[in-house]
Amino acid sequence: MERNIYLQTVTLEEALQCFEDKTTASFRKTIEEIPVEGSFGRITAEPIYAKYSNPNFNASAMDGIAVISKTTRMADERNPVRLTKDTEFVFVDTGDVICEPYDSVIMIEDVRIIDETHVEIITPSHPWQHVRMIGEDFVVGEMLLTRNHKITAVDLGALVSGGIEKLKVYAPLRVGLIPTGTEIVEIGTKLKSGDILESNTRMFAGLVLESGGMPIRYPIVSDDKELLRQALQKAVKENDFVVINAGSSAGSEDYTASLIKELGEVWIHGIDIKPGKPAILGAIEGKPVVGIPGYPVSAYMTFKHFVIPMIEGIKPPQKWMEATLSQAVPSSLKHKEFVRVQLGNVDGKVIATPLKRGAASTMSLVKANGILTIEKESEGFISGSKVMVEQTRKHLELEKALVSIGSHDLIMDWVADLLLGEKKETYLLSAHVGSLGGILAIKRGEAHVAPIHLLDENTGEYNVKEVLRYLSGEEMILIKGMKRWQGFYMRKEDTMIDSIRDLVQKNLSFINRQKGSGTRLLTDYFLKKDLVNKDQIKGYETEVLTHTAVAQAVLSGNADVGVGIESVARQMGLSYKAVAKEDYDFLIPKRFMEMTIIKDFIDTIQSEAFKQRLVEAGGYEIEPLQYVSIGGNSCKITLEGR
Ligand SMILES: Nc1nc2c(c(=O)[nH]1)N[C@H]1C(S)=C(S)[C@@H](COP(=O)(O)OP(=O)(O)OC[C@H]3O[C@@H](n4cnc5c(N)ncnc54)[C@H](O)[C@@H]3O)O[C@H]1N2
Ligand code: MOO
Repeated sequence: MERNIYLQTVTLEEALQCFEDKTTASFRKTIEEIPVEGSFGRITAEPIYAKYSNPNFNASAMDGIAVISKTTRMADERNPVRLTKDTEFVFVDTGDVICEPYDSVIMIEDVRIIDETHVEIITPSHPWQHVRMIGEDFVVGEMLLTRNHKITAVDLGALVSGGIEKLKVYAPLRVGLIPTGTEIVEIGTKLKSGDILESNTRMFAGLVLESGGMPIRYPIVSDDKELLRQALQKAVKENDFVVINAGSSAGSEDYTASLIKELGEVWIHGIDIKPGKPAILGAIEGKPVVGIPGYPVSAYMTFKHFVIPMIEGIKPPQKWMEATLSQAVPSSLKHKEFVRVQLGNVDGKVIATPLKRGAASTMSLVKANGILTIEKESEGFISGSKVMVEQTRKHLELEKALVSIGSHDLIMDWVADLLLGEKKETYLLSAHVGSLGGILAIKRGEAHVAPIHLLDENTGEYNVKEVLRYLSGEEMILIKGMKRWQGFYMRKEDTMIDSIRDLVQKNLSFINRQKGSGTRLLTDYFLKKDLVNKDQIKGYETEVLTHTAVAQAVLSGNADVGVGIESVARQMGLSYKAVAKEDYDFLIPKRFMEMTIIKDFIDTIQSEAFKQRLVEAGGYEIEPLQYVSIGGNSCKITLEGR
C-alpha cells in the first residue's frame, strides 16, 4: 500500500510567495481581440483610446432656437430683439447639430413667438450657451480605459460612444477542475452509504466565474492512478491552470502529489493553515497545478488563497473590520486557522459570532459574512476580545442585520425567510447557544434579541425570573405569546416511552442538550418530577446544540430517545410524545424597540404568513403578543398586542 506522508509544512506566506515567484516566470496570459458587446467583465490588455470625440459635432443641449450670439447682445426687457427665421435663427431640438453661422441656443421657454417667421428675445445669449461643443465629454485620441481594467457596464457605454468596435482583453484563464474519489458521485445519483455528492468543483466553477475566469469541469475520476494520470494530462493540455480536488492527504489512495511529481514538479505539499493543511502546489509543463484538500471548507480556503488571485491577476482587495467576539475561539497553536464568523452591528459595535469550525461544514461558509484569522502559536481568543475580521460579503449592510442569539427553534429560519421576502432589507443572523447564553449575550450588548424558554420549576412561569436575575439594571422587554410543544423523540418500532422513568426501565439511551439550554432545564425538571437520578440515564452526558441534532441522533440510531420540539419531530418523521407546552419568548432591550430591524421582526412574527407556517409545521400556538417590561427589579405587563 502506497501512502504519502507529507507533514513538511510551510507557512501560508511562504507558500504564497513561492507560488507567485514560480508561476510568474512560467505562466502568461493570452490576449485576444473581442467585439465590444461581449467585453463586460473582461480585463483590458492595453489602454483604449477614443476613435471619435463625444459629441462628434456641436450639439444643441436644449430644445429652442439656435442664434448668432452677437445679434442678441442688446436684448433686454425694454428692448426685445426681434429675429427672423432662417437668417437670424433656426428652431432646434436637443441633440441637433449647431452649425455656422449659429453658435448659441436659447431655450424655447425664453422665446416669444411673434408670427410664423419672427421671434423675440429679452436676454442676450452668450457664445456656446446651451451648446455641447465637440469633445465636451472626451476627444478623439483620449484614453478611455487604462490596461488591466475590469470592464463595467458604464465602461461599455463609454467604449461604444468612443467608436470602439473591438478591443484587446486577456483571454479568461481556463481553469481545469478535476474532481477525484471513488466515493464521489454526481448530483442525481441515489446515495448509498459512503457516497458523497460532488459539490466542490461546482463551488469552484462559481468562484472561477466570479473572478473572471473560464471553468472547465471534467468528469469525476475514481482513485485509480492510471485514470488520474490520463485526466491530469488531458486537463493540462486543455487549460492554463489545473485544480485537482481531493486525494491531497495521506490516505492509501491519495495520488495527487505523487502524480504531479511524476508529470511535473511539486513545490509545496502541506501548509500551516487550518482548514486547508494538505494543499499541494506545483506545475506540469509550465502550467500551475494545485491539489486541493477534499473537505469543502479546506477546499474553499485553498482555492481562495492560491487560485483566485491567479485568475484575477491581482490579489483581490480585502476589507477588514474590527469586531468583538461573542464567543470564545480557542485554538491549538499548531496552525494558522480561519474561522468563519457572522458579523452584525449591535449598538454601533460590530459583533462577530463564530460558526462551526469543522473543515466539512459547508453551512459555515454559507452563513458566514466574515473570516477571522487566528495566527499560528496563538491560543485563540476569549469571548469579548476585539479582533480583526475580513468581510466576505460586502453587499450585506451590517446595519440591516438583526442579531439573535439564544435558543434554537425552526421558527427563526422562517422569520429569516419572511423578513427577506417581505421586508427585503432586514436580515436575521441567528446563533444557537441556548436560552441562558442568549440572556448573557443581551447583557454583554452582543445581540438585539434573544429567544428564550427558561422554566421556573417553582412557579411554572417562564423567563421572567432568569431575566431579573441577570439583567436587573436595564429595562428589558419580554415579548410573550409564542407557545410551543416539547416532548420525547423516539423511533417508532422500538423506543416508545411515556415518561423518563420508562427510559430507565427499558434501558434506552438518551441524547441530551447542552447546559444552559431551556430544553436541558426541562429535561432536568422531568427527572426531578419522576424521581430519576441523572446517573441512571444512559447517554445523559452526550450533549448537542439543537433540536435538529437531537432528532438526527435518534433517527440514525446513535441514541434512542431525546427531548425536543414537536415541529422538528414532524419535519424529520420521528415518533413523538408531547409532554410540555412552553413559552418561547423574545427578550429585547427596551432601547432597541424603536429600531427598524426590531419593528420588522415584530411585524413578521405577527404576520399571517408567519402564523400560516406555524400551522403547517405543527406544535406551535401563537396568542396576541404581550410586552412584559422588566427592569429596575420590577416586572409589569405594559402592553397587549400592538
Ligand atoms: N492521517 C492523516 N489523515 C488526514 C490528514 C492528515 O494530516 N493525516 N489531513 C486531514 C485533512 S486536514 C484534510 S483537509 C483531509 C484532506 O483529504 P483529501 O484531500 O485527501 O481528500 P479525500 O480524503 O479524498 O476526501 C476527504 C473528504 O472531503 C470531501 N470531499 C472530497 N471530494 C469532494 C467533492 N468533490 N465534493 C464534496 N466533498 C468532497 C468528502 O467529505 C471526503 O470524505 O484529510 C484529512 N486526513
Ligand atoms: O486542512 Mo484540513 O483542511 O484542516 O481539514
